[in-house]
Amino acid sequence: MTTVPAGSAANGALDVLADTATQVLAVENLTVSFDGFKAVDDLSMQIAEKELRVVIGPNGAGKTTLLDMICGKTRPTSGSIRFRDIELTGLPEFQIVRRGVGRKFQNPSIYEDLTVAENLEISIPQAHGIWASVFFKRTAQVKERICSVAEQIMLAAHLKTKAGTLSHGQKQWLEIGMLLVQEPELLLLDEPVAGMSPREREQTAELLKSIALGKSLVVIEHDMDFVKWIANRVTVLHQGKLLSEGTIDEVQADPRVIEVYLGH
Ligand SMILES: Nc1ncnc2c1ncn2[C@@H]1O[C@H](COP(=O)(O)OP(=O)(O)OP(=O)(O)O)[C@@H](O)[C@H]1O
Repeated sequence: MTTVPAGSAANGALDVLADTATQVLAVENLTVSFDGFKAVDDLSMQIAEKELRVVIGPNGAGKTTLLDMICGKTRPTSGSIRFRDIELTGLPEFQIVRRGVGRKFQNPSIYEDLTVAENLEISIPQAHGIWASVFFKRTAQVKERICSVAEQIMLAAHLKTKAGTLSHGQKQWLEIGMLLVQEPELLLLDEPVAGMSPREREQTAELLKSIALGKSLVVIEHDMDFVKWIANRVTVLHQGKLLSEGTIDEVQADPRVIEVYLGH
């Protein structure tokens, strides 16, 4: 049993978990049933400010369904998801986004015919809507935000490049940038390095760590080397339930995790 109590682990992000004032997200007894099948089953977990949490687990463990419930795409059957002091269950997706939760899905959903700068610009909340986009003034502030995010996502040299011509990895970064311009407090990322080259994986690890200097992240990932690079703390799901939680070393040494990954 390696589910360590908050405050006892080596990582600094864990120490603050004991303090609810620094908790960004509190999932309590979360369950969702699809025709009687519990894809997520009585799950509780907390995410601290500036924590980079990785969620792992075998196929079908409920990882994507968990993110779907946090961002409002799927309604839980029971349980609670509190973001700061707001109950998210029951809120529509757009309101959850407005409150500061950004979600990136596995496949990039960028506008391939627009440039990198335009993709970032239309993602800024004031620029929403067709007329707003047409008449939207590129204020100095907006330009500054686009440039600083482009710098962070390593696309500063590609602001005028059509998004469709970017590499797969660059498209993934652009989509992360499209979330960052909305200034979310919590980012949910589903397999952000799938299909990336080793170099792009390294760069993405640095990007996620730089984002975690100011925001919290929950990342679903299968690549254990990548998990080791980035994770403050790892949550292992199995058949919808919490199997183990702790540092990467702790969960890798957990006999239940070893059994699930290697025992079948
Ligand atoms: N809308 C739905 N209706 C019925 N079953 C669903 C639905 N969404 C998910 N499931 C089932 O719930 C289980 C968990 O799925 P989920 O996609 O969350 O797993 P995962 O851990 O993300 O898996 P993977 O690593 O393969 O992406 C699976 O058995 C899946 O078939």
